Amino acid sequence: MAEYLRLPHSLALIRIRNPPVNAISPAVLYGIKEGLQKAVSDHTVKAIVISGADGKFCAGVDIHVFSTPWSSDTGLGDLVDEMQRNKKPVVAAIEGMALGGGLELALGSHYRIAHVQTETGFPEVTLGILPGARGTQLLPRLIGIPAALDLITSGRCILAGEAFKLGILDKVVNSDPLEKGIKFARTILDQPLECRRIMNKTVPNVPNMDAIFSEVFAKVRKQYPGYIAPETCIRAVQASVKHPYEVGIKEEKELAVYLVESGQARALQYAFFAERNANKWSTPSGVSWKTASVRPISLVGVLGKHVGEFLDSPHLHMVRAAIYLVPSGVKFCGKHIAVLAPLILIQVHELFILCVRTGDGNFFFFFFVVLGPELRTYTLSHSTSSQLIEMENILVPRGWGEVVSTFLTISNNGTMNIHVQVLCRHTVFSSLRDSIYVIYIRNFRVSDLAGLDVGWKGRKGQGLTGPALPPGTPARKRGNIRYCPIPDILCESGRFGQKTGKGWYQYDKPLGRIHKPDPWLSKFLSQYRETYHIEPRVISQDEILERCLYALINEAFRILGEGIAASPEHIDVIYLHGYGWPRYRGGPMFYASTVGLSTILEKLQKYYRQNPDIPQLEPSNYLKKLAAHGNPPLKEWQRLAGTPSSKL
Ligand SMILES: CC/C=C\CC(=O)SCCNC(=O)CCNC(=O)[C@H](O)C(C)(C)COP(=O)(O)OP(=O)(O)OC[C@H]1O[C@@H](n2cnc3c(N)ncnc32)[C@H](O)[C@@H]1OP(=O)(O)O
Repeated sequence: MAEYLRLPHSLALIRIRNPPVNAISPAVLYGIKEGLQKAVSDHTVKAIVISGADGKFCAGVDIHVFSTPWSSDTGLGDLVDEMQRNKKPVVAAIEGMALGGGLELALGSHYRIAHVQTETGFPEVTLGILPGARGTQLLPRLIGIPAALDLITSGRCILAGEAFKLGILDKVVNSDPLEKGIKFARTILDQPLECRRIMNKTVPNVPNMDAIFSEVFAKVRKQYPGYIAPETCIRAVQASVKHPYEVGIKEEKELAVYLVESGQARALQYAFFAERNANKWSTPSGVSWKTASVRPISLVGVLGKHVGEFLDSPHLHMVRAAIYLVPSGVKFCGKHIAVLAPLILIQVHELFILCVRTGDGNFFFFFFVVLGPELRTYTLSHSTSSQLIEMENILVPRGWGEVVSTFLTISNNGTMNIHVQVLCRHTVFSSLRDSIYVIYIRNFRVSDLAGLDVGWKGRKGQGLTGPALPPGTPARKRGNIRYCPIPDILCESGRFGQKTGKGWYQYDKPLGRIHKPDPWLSKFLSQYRETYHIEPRVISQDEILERCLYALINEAFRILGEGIAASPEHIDVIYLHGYGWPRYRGGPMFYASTVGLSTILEKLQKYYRQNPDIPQLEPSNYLKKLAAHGNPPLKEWQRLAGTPSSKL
């Protein structure tokens, strides 16, 4: 809701109140409109101040409403225009944040005064939508095309100082902005408003406008491959240059509706809430992130292939900084490791692990990922104090590998043959319709980086290969289960990955980083097929997608059914942050809900019938139980299939 207060000195105050972040719900919108009408019809009111309760101006439209019919026409844009056209000056007194629709309310005001710590921005693009309540038409008029494009396509939030320099804010204050706003409003009661209405301005002209747009299109295509929102945002901004305001806002609306109704917007908004829910874990005994105790660190060690080189590298001081920052925030509760490593596996140049022992003898592992000149730190635990450490915290059982490594390894084992096929068909990759495949490709790069001999050693230890393998064991069977000996054969040929200069790929030199497909692998595969009388066949894109992904999704259902993961959202957050799963697909569980559980079940049944020696394709009981309900929404899964006894 929004409160209306009559203030002394001919002023009225409209205060948005909708905890926790004063998001714009239908009730809030109605409240602001009503307040505006009251102020307009009260002839004793000469100016209006708009603010937010509890130190927060407004975090934008309530994201929950994008899944309701209200989202296709919130009426916020009309309100923003009504504010601009208002004959009485409107002053936005901004504190905390003015994001998305909140910033649009501020742009609809004639003056904007903000506290120095205020954050402003248009984060809509990160939710798969665009600033559709006039944002794409007003911001370019106010600050020019290059700056508006930057803010709208990146979704980045900026502090008041930067917003002031860009021209978004009129004044930045160190004390209570409401007090200052009220004081200021008293000084502008009779000022003309025409020049304060952004809708009346023309977009500042720059000579190379076309080139600017072409460059930004190229930039976002490269930076956010597969995402539709960034390009659509650019189109909306382009409309502000091409058309007068009244036409531009119509185009903005059409583009906004297209995005709101897209599957990508649903996935990205799901991811927003999934991350927040996943962080609210608690153990069956009632321990949560908030109640877990902080443990002092007694020992720190660094493990990793390139540690020697690394310690000489310029990244060292950053590692030290990270170590220094860790102690105040490490939390460990009972038998649980509280957090999971978000490990992004894209163009990884160096990967090593920092091991920390706390005073009570427990260990935490921190993954450091070096991407070119940049060092990113991902942790298995949580540090509240660190700017350097980015993390999501998710509760997993002590054997956390169950959810992460084993998860992928198991699903890979079942589909290794198909992966190898895919790897050899790079042309197929470029035409594959979904970047989810990329995570499979990354597996090969990561295996090469980690060293193929690591897995080989493990398999030898398990008696799956090497001297412990009983004589006469068929090469492609272990018991009744299909086995893929290709990674073992690669190792037997000395192809240990990056360190030997060849593995799944060939590299410029041993320990080199420049990789390219190796014709050796294709030749080897032909011979392999001949040796084992495997009839070559064309594997369709659908089959590749279904066998790779559905095996993984099946495994996720097994983990859920066994109580190893707390919820489908936890699994999705792990995949989003740990494996570079494209965010616009929400995560494997969300993806499953969009495909339909009965479709996934049917396909798995089909592939399992065709390949009864691949247990990963056998549909899990949990999936079967859920599919019996049709395609229930993800939020209902645990209620419908029953909550298994928790392993957390
Ligand atoms: C016609 C279309 C026009 C406009 C479209 C829009 O305005 S779309 C919305 C644009 N705004 C955003 O994207 C802001 C999203 N929120 C945030 O970035 C952060 O939440 C924020 C506001 C910076 C606060 O961050 P903080 O770390 O302090 O808290 P947290 O993220 O945990 O959020 C606290 C709770 O608030 C809920 N929430 C935040 N923003 C919204 C929102 N816009 N709508 C609904 N709910 C929101 C968030 O889920 C948390 O709730 P909880 O129940 O605790 O999970």
